[in-house]
Order: sequence, then C-alpha cells, then structure tokens
Amino acid sequence: MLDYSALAATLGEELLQKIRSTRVLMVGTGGIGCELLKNLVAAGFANIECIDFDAIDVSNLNRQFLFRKAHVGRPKSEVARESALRFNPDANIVAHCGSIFDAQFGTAYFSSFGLVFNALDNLPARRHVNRLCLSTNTPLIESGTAGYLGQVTVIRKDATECFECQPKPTPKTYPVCTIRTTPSAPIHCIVWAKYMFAKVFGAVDDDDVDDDGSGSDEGGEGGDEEKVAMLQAMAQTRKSGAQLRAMDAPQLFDYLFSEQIASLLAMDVLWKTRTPPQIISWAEATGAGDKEACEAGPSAAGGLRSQKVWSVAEAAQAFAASHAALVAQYAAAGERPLLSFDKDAADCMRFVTALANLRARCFSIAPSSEFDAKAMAGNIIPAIATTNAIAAGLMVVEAVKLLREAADECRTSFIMQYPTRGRKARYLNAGPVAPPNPQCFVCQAQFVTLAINTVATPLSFFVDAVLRGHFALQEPSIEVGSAVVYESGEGAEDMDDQLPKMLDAVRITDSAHVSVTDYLQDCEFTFVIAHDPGLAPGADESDGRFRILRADHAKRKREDDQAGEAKRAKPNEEPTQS
Ligand SMILES: Nc1ncnc2c1ncn2[C@@H]1O[C@H](COP(=O)(O)OP(=O)(O)OP(=O)(O)O)[C@@H](O)[C@H]1O
Ligand SMILES: [Zn+2]
Repeated sequence: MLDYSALAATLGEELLQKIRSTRVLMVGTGGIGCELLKNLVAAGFANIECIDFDAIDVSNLNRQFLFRKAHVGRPKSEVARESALRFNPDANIVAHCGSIFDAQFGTAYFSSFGLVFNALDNLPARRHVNRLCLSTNTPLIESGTAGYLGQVTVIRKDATECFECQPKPTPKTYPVCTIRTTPSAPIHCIVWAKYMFAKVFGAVDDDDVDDDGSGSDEGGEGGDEEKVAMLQAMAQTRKSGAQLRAMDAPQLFDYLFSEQIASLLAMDVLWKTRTPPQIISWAEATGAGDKEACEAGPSAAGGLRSQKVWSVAEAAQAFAASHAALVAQYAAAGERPLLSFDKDAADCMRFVTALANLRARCFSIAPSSEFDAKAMAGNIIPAIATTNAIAAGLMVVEAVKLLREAADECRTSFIMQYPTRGRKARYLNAGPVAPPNPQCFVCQAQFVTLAINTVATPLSFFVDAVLRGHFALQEPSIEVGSAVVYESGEGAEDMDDQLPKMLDAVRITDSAHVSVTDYLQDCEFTFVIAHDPGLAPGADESDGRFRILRADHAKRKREDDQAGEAKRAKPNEEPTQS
C-alpha cells in the first residue's frame, strides 16, 4: 500500500488529489513504459490505462523490470499492470493488449483522459497519438531514447510544437546497386539478406534499398558504363518470389551463391577496381573439409553461441535448417502466408545471418556473428535501462507541472551522452518547449499546395503514397466540391473501383480544392492541386511523383486570397511599399 501521507507532504493535498483523480493513458509498456508505470503508481496516479500489442520476449528482461522470466510470452500490458499493482494495490489500472491504431482507441476514447504519455518505439504510432491528442485537445508527454540519448517533451495544442512540426530523419538507405551487385561492408550483406528473406517468404520490402540506386549517404556508384553493367546483372539474375519458393535449400543456395555470383563475375567492368567475388557451391560448402562442423550445426564452442562467427559449412547448415523451418511456417500460415522479418524470431534471424555471411564470404567481407547481425538487421542501438529510467522520471515531472497548472514551466529535456557547457558538466539539458511551426499541416496549416501530374497519376497512388505514405493518414476520405471521390475503412470497399482511375477522371484537376478527412484521427485538411506534367516518371518510383509546394494556415490563406482579389480588382494601382 502506498504511503499517501508522504506524497501529500511533498506535493500538497490538493495536487495529490488531482494526481489521484486524473485519468491518464500510457501507450507502450516496453523499456520506457515499464519505468513510467512504476513511477506513475509511486507518484500517486491511480487512474491509469495502458496499451501495448506485444508479448514479453526474453530480450526485454534486461531492462523492462516489471517483467520476469516466468512472464515470457504473456502480454506486456497485462503483466505490467499486475506488477505495478504490487506497488499500490489501490490503483485502478486497465491494461489493453492491442494496437493504438485499433478503432476502439479513437477520439472518444482519447477524450476521456486528462493526460497521455507516449512510451513508443516507432514513428507511425507516435504520429497517430499526436494527432488524436491534438484533435481531442489532450496534453501529450512524448518520450524517446536511443542508447545513452533521450528526449522528453510536452505537446499542447496551439501552445507548443506538435510531434510532426519538424520533419523527422528518415532511416538510412543504401543504393540498390551496392546491395545487389557490389557490397563492400557487412551491413550491405545484411540488407541484401533481409531483402531476400522478404522476397522468398514475405511481401518484398524495399525500404532499406533505394530503387534508383542513387540517393544515399554513401554517394553514387561508379560511372555510366558501370551502372549499366550493374543494372544488366540485376535484371539477369532476377527471379520472382514464387520461383525462389519452388526451390529446395540446395537449389536456392546454388542460385544465390553460384549462379548469381557467376553472372556478376561476367560483368568485367565491375571488377576493374574491385576484388571479384568468389562462387560458393552447395556441394563445396557441405561436402569438403568442414564436414563435421556442418553436420553438427553452429556450435557453442568457445563462447556464447550467438557471438560465434560461423564457418562456411556452419552457415550452410544454418541456412538449410532455417530455410526448412520457414518453409513450414509459410505453408502453415494459411491463405495469406506472408512472413515478416522479425529480429526476435529465431529462424528468421538465422536465415538472414546465414545468407548475409555466405554473401560476405563471396565478396571477401568480414562475416558477422548472429549477435552482430541482429543488431544490424534490427537497426538496433542497444537500449540502456538508465536512459529509459531518466526519461520516465522526467515524464512524471512534466505531468505534475501540467496538473498544477504550470504549463509554462514545461520543458523539453535532452538526455546526453557527453557533458555540455564546458567544465560545468551537464548530462541533462532542458529548454523551453518550442512554439508550433506555422507550416505544420498537422497542427497548424489546413491548406497544402500539392504539385502532381493529374493526368498520369492514378488515385491509388494519391491514396497510398501521398495520403497514407507521406501524410501518415490511416483511413482517408476524399471529397472534391460536394462529391465524395473516395472513402476507406470498413464498409467502403465499393469505393476501391475508383482507385485505378487517373486523378483528372475523379475531378482532382489543376486548381481543384480537395478535402481530405481522416475520421480515425479526426484530422482534416485541403489540398490545392497544381497539375505538373513533369512529375510522372517510372511506375515503380514514388519519389519525384509529387511535391509539396507550400502549407498554409486557413487564416493566412484567406488573407492572401483576399489580397489577390483586391489586386485583380484594381490592376492599375501602383504597388505600395511595405
Ligand atoms: N501501435 C502500437 N500500439 C501499441 N503498442 C505499441 C505500438 N507500437 C509499439 N508499441 C509498443 O511500444 C513499446 C516500445 O518499447 P521499447 O522501445 O522498449 O520496445 P521493445 O519492443 O520492448 O524493445 P526492442 O524493440 O528493443 O526489442 C513496445 O512494447 C511495443 O510493443
Ligand atoms: Zn505541428
């Protein structure tokens, strides 16, 4: 039972009552979430709902201290609730095992809370919560950590920056030519292996690979002659997912590490300044020399199994075993048997590590242990329990400021790895919360001027790449004038007939005002369309098919429009000085 008298002495009776009675929602009960729930309960919060869709994994136990070994496999939110209740059995904690995107957690649900805490690990979910908090005018305390770095801030509608006011850095991508033809670092082999996994067992996911082979932090590849050779090599060695699935393990192995490598070797121009790759055949990998190791499979000899670097034979063995397991999972998965990459799924990670290592051997790149491969494949910066604890502590500090109606005192805090400010070491730096960005279409601007080719772009692209992809909408509906052009979500399937039509065929033409609403996020804005015939390259590319020209606040746009009209009304007027 919690000692409320100590809390009352520290916080004051009135504030404590407010803390106890305010309904708060926390999204995510992982690294930050576990610390936060413990803190909330210890600080006297007694009306808490928490949401997480995940189950506890062994890998969570080193830092998510509400979970124990016996809890592995159980829903995180439920176990977090049970453990937190032991701190204060009086608290009323409701745990939901579900995704924050579920329709039941819509605006009505958000409106029932006085405060929301984000303890999430991904941008789409953070954006979604940001929008729901803005549309319901609920203060949001947002947090994030990456290794020793962390940040906590407070988001209040119209008073502060929202989560989407500043663009977020997009994950690093690699040129497709490097990945598919001339890898030179372990990460290139890992990205390729994940790509192959997606191709064989899942929906191909080109996220980490730039399909035009140009945009990357690593610079473009070689000259034109080289690029042509690379593209030829890629085209020659391309097989469909179905063709790859029809192969057994030895066939797939030979296709990937003999046939594909042989066609790359034939492109002399690629190897003028690079070491040419070497072919590895299934027979050679499993037959000669290392046979014993191969039969035994990857061994634990000399250290932790996951930290051992496999021999070629061990990698071949791991490849065959994980391939068999994945084939079985694929077959058992029913009608839509797509598997998605999960760094915590043993067979998945094994398959990717084996593929990456075999490819690394072909290209004389240092192989990686399963542990290192997991860090690269999962894009993982090791989570630090202490950073999470600091972030969760700061979140409660900010919450208390809001509840004692001292929102002006709220701060954005940065947790840093190295001290700043010269000799005065500061591992924590706090500053005022930034005001809203007037250009932000989520919290400020209601008019977005969009350049797009209206005669050569189908509505499906507008819905998928622009609305869902760029603007992160979940269930967009589109109206032009008073006509409903498209609706999504349950019961609106008949609208799918519209998707193949070109934009101009559904009244999305030059200068059209297109109203887009997402009822799930209670988010609404208008696109002002600017037809641009130059924006319609190849069908596969999404970049370069649209451009955001400007974003405007409703009031400012009205003023601009009025000024424009006034100007047109008096064309001879001398320009005034401003
Ligand atoms: N859409 C969502 N709805 C509900 N919970 C979510 C959603 N997206 C992410 N989460 C949860 O947010 C939590 C984030 O915690 P954390 O960053 O510690 O991740 P983790 O999955 O526990 O750890 P790791 O990714 O390092 O294995 C996770 O428990 C995750 O399940
Ligand atoms: Zn904003």
